[in-house]
Amino acid sequence: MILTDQQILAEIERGNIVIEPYDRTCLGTNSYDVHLGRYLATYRDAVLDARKHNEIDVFEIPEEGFVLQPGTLYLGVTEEYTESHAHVPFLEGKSSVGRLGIDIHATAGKGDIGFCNTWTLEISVSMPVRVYHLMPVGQLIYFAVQGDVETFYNRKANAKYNERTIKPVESMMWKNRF
Ligand SMILES: O=c1ccn([C@H]2C[C@H](O)[C@@H](COP(=O)(O)OP(=O)(O)OP(=O)(O)O)O2)c(=O)[nH]1
Repeated sequence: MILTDQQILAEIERGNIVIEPYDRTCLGTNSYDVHLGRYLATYRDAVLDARKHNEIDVFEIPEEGFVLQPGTLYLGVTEEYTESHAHVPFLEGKSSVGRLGIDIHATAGKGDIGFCNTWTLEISVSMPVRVYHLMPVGQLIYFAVQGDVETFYNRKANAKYNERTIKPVESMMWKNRF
């Protein structure tokens, strides 16, 4: 079950959902619109290695925007810091963003119950497109779950993306042993 606008509001009141900054006008019928944060990043090396720590270069989106190019993976970040303590949050693209040829994640944008952070975006584009800090970039939807949670993401010892940040975070796959 996906939470409706009324239910999202009720869960915000209860403290189960946190969205900062929050703007009532960003609440849709059953989603909340999130915005592109100030920073983008690209990987330093042209060839990534899934076993290694691939470093990124982080830069600010200038006032006049920044033109994303096809063939490059950009990491972005949501302006919004979010917490979800009882529902599974999903970060989805927006149709208007998709229609500009912008994908905001390479995988399903599934979050975990207990995830407390900004969201890193895995951005790729079909054609050059100029993007701006604070443009609407995605929407959060919240799923009700069945059953109790044993380990919330923010209490998971080996969770990779718990450290609070306003910048995109590179893949921490290197922490997996394989
Ligand atoms: O597009 C996304 C999708 C998820 N997340 C956040 C929310 C999620 O709770 C967390 C971890 O995601 P996931 O569990 O898919 O990543 P993992 O590689 O399995 O990391 P971990 O081992 O820490 O679970 O990353 C993002 O920032 N961006």
